[in-house]
Amino acid sequence: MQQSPSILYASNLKKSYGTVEAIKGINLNIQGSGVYAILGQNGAGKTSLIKCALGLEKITSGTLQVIGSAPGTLQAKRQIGVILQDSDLPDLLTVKEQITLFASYYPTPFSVEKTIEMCALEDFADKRYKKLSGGQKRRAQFALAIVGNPQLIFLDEPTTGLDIEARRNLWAVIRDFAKQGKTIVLTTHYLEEAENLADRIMIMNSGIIVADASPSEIQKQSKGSVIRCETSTSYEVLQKLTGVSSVSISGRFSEIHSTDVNQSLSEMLSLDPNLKDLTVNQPKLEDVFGRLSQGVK
Ligand SMILES: Nc1ncnc2c1ncn2[C@@H]1O[C@H](COP(=O)(O)OP(=O)(O)OP(=O)(O)O)[C@@H](O)[C@H]1O
Repeated sequence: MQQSPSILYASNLKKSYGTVEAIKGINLNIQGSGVYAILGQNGAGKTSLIKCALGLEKITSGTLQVIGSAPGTLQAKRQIGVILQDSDLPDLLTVKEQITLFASYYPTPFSVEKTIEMCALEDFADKRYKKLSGGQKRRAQFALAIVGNPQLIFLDEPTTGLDIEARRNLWAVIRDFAKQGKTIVLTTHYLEEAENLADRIMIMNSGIIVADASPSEIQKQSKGSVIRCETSTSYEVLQKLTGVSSVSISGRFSEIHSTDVNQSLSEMLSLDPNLKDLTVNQPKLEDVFGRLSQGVK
């Protein structure tokens, strides 16, 4: 069977700024349409990856290709739309004027009217950019990212600072665009965003991809259970029990991740027969993210 061509391909990709190693050798192959989320905490290397893919930063070593072309070439640029975190747009132009201007950069753009309709901008298309709310600005930026009818869109933290309604509105527009056969690569700090939007989630930590799977696979990867209770047994002792892979203390509760819940619990009960408020649950994706981004696999 013929494989679909790579939209974003990286092999042993490294990027350093002086002595700071932002990306420490990642391998990545994004093929076909859909929404791909790169999830990670501050400084994980997400923006560096996007800037390298756009040709705004030079890679230090390894290979990086965007739709089969080197980053930053005209061929690549024509097939890419982008929202960066620090998008600086002319304040005095209206939304419609900005869309018209951006459309002129691309060989086969959507019409301005279609773009306004796809992004539901009708109510403020004739307003100057500086008069828009934060949520409206993000939607206008998204319109600028898609007006060129690109195959690939990079969205760097597209919903940071938006309230939940504005965030959900933008998610709906992003989903619709992916359904048209486009590829969207977005970075986010929000697990909920990745869970709601993405077909595939890549978790980045300290310049490395520590997990790469569908939201449900990431959940499956987290074997075992989370035991939560109030106990007098110390953190140090809990850590050493059979099956325990991590322990955290939250207020009066200890949270113990165990891959052998029966054995861990039996040891906990013999150490502290009075432990109370016990619950045992499957780990949430959030727990998995926390553990993986601390390097615990
Ligand atoms: N222009 C630069 N010069 C020097 N160091 C940089 C530069 N850009 C990023 N870094 C460093 O590279 C590392 C990765 O930063 P990057 O912005 O890629 O992370 P991020 O995952 O996007 O973080 P955030 O979620 O905060 O945006 C950090 O240690 C950061 O300080």
